[in-house]
Amino acid sequence: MINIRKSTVHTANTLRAQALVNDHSVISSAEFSQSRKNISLVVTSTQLKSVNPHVTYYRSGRNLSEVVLRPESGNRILIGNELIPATVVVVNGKITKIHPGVLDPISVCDCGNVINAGDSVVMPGIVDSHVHVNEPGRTEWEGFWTATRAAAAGGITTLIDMPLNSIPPTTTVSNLLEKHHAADGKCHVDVGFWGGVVPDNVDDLQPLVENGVDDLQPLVENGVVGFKCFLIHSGVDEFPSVEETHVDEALSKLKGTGSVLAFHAEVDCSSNPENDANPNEYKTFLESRPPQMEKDAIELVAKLCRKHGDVRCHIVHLSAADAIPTIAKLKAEGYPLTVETCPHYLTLNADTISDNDTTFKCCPPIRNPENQEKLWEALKEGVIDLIVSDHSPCVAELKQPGVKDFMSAWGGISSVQFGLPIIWTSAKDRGLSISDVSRWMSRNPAQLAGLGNTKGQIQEGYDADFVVWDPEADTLIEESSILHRNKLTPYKHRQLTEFKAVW
Ligand SMILES: NC(=O)NC(NC(N)=O)C(=O)[O-]
Ligand SMILES: [Zn+2]
Ligand SMILES: [Zn+2]
Repeated sequence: MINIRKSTVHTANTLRAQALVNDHSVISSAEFSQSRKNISLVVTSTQLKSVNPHVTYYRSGRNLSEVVLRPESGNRILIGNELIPATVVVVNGKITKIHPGVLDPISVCDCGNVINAGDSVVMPGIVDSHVHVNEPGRTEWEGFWTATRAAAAGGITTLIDMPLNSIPPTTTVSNLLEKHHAADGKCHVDVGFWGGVVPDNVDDLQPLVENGVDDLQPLVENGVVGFKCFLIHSGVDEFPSVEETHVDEALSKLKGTGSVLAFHAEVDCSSNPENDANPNEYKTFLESRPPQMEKDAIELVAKLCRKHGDVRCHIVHLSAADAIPTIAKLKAEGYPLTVETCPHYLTLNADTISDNDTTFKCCPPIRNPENQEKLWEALKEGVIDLIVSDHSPCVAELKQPGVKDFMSAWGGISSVQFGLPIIWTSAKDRGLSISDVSRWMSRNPAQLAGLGNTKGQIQEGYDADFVVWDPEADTLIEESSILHRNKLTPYKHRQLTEFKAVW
């Protein structure tokens, strides 16, 4: 994980800064440098801790005791909204002091480790609050070891694991305990957990928020960051969708807990394809998931949000721009609603998806360029608050192009490692700033997850989670650089043809 441009200065320190889990170096510098090309350094803190009384963390162990980040030149540490020259002092995983200007490290602390960021940008580590790590139960789809390694390679220092596709789903405290056991010792970055709302677990919600139930081991010392529910079939039978009554009950239970309920916002509107529609064409799938499904679902969320007033609600992976006016109105009325979208909705184009290429299938679907422009406008205006991956991998046979058609293939895009370079490529072409990208990918996801006072910014007292990267360098995503388990991603193809990510 060495900045190719300045590959010498901090080699020694960088090697020491590698992700360590239980004192075993888990990623060789060669692997990182090969896979990370121009993202030069991810530094996360050392100790297990509950940064928020209700949040569970697995922190990658690091032997860094004191580190000073000092750019040799250039004004490129993101403090607040500004890229400025600064010297950042880190002690035991916390940012203890930010000195304006580039100072001699000796003058700021008697530490041994100085990491020179060179002329790279130093940004708060990315917080990806929408990742499906399907362990336990479907670890062959994706596990903590591979997902968090890919995340670290993409500048992510905190990910929040979704409550489904693992078996069991995270819908009870004992299932959360199983998640903890599965994650323990395998996390290269910090990991938190979403709980799930399903029809029969309303009595599990408060225990999942607070501290579990008395008879459980102290291991479940904390709870989930929030909850996810589906208003349509989730793709896996063991995580059933909910009706309005279930959501009503759940929101009542969550009142006053400070938690948040996130919605997969699509409802069925019987838009089944014509009998003679070709399932191997993307168009067939796209027409089966019209924007109306999202719009109707978000109208329902708005109704429930108004009824329950102060319980935070969140729309995950918005694709249909048609729903933006409903969202804007609800936010203007002051309701605590947040909205995310994903790199694939912002950068991939329905009109160019080839027949059979089911790596592009996800729910809701990738739509056309006109819709995409409206999503970018909504991001700029703050109607959409954050960008997260919705990394939803599976084994290759469930995506098999040709054999698996769009109607039967698994729905989910794998991209956890590539969000930052992909978004930066488009954002910079639109005249947007690194500060905008950091707000969308670090600060706001941290706030959604209840971590806004310790993560998502470079600020004194915050966790020392950084991504140091080179926004002017060019690179391509190649098969060999993909670290998530099944190496399927739509970006590989797009990379080699029209879609050249510059990061
Ligand atoms: N079970 C899933 O992983 N579903 C996910 N699948 C997508 N997005 O296609 C999701 O987030 O809805
Ligand atoms: Zn979803
Ligand atoms: Zn998802």
